[in-house]
Amino acid sequence: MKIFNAQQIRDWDAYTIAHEPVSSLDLMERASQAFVKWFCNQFVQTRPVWVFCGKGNNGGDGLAIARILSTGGYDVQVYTIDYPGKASADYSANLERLKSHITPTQIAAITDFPEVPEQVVCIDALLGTGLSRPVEGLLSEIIVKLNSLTNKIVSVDIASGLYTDQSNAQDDVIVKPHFTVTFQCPKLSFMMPQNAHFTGSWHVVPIGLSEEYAQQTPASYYFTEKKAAETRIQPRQKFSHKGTFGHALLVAGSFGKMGAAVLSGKACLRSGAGLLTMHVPACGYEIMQISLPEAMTTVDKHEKINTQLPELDAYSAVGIGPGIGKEQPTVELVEKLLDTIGVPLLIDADALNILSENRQLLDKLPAKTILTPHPKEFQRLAGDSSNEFERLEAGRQFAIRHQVIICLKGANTAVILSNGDVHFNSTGNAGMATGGTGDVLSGIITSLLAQKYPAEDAAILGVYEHGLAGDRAAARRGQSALIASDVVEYLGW
Ligand SMILES: NC(=O)C1=CN([C@@H]2O[C@H](COP(=O)(O)OP(=O)(O)OC[C@H]3O[C@@H](n4cnc5c(N)ncnc54)[C@H](OP(=O)(O)O)[C@@H]3O)[C@@H](O)[C@H]2O)[C@@H](O)CC1
Ligand SMILES: Nc1ncnc2c1ncn2[C@@H]1O[C@H](COP(=O)(O)OP(=O)(O)O)[C@@H](O)[C@H]1O
Ligand SMILES: [K+]
Repeated sequence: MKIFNAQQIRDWDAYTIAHEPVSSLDLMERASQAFVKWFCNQFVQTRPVWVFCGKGNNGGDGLAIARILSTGGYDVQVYTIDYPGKASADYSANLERLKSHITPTQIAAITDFPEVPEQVVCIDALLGTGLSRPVEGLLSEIIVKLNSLTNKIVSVDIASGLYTDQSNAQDDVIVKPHFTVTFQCPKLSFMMPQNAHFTGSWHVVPIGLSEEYAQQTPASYYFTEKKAAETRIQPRQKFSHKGTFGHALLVAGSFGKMGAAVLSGKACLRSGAGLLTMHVPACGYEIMQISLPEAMTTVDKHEKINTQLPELDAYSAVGIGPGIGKEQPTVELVEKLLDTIGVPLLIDADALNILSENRQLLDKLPAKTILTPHPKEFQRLAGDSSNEFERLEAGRQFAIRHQVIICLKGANTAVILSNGDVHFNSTGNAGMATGGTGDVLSGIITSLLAQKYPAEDAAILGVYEHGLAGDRAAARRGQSALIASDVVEYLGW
């Protein structure tokens, strides 16, 4: 699914109005009905509903939502806010329509703000994607009041005060909803960890905006849901054999960190590679043979760390990093690998830190190499950013400059392609914030590369399946009990 920016959303709206054709008032009605459908599934009819409306189209939605809920049997009150600025035409039309159902109460000063009983669900329809400047004055006082309540708050389209596609300043006043019900596509700002408090649990509801516009309009940001991930899966053919699915090499582990090698090796095997060889330090030989009977093992001459690059001819993809440490001989191994490799490559963990500390190596990265940094590793690679929009932009610039693919890990991992396009992942949960889950991801992606998946597909699909396995594991065991081995166990496609 494409993630459009605020201007594109306005254009999408206008395109739909012109081409369907549909009046903008009817489109607002459709959006409001879609919101109400979600709302009625979430909150029973006995919950009183108070709707707080601004004067733009977001406020217009609020008025229509109030009318539809009231017609549907909910006890609804409407508060309109008296602040400078002109009301939109569709707001005014909906205000007229509302009057035969509900008499709105105007808030002209913060002292007019009502006492809100505990049971009331508040709907935030103050400002939407038309936000053009920080919220001030009475509107900001209203938002502060709303945020001080313990009531459930549901934002219409986007929390009032939150920008759609740029960073807010730290002291901006923004609604902190429990839920956001957003129209047609997720918004870029929902992907940023800095905005977690300003989205709550967010849900996309379709409002029938033009399919044609969505298809023909280029976007830089995407949200990878089930369908987008699964269309990348290459089905296994009946007469295939293990040679069909490639031979992966994982260079991993060091003394005390052989677990990282085991986890990534297991994940690699569970992700469909035909054959797997683990290259590990001598101390890891028995560990590998016992833990991973399906894998072959080559041992380094060094007891505790990897120092020797195995002959690469036999392999269809290489993954390096989990648990390898940053000793000088390992740095030399990484350099030699970059100098000689002719097959797809994944770089993770300490191998990324080696790149950060030996920056001349960055110029040797083969095109379409996949890098899987967590935010700290990314910061070492690309430097500081003052907010997460800047960090994402730094990721895009890095990916374009070095022609690599970056999986910037976290909730909604951002897979940044070498053309700068970003695919945010939809799966995964906070149970995965535990040691070793990143090693599992490296194994999965290396496996897909070995099977000759295009690097873009390997990254996007690998990240999706990793998160999905984490979600299955969390559903069975709960998030706190989840460990990285569970993610491997619940891989399944
Ligand atoms: N396309 C869709 O998917 C559909 C969208 N729909 C709905 O429309 C919403 C977008 O509507 P919208 O453009 O009218 O924006 P919204 O935020 O309500 O108000 C903008 C007004 O507020 C003003 N303003 C801006 N910042 C301000 C501030 N800090 N403090 C005070 N005022 C401020 C701004 O003024 P200006 O910048 O022009 O000076 C302008 O007058 C969208 O979120 C969704 O709910 C559906 O109805 C149908 C389908
Ligand atoms: N809150 C979260 N929601 C979803 N996924 C998460 C969350 N926290 C971590 N993850 C995922 O878990 C993995 C952690 O990787 P990493 O930090 O490299 O762990 P390690 O180095 O211990 O293996 C990443 O794939 C990341 O996307
Ligand atoms: K809103």
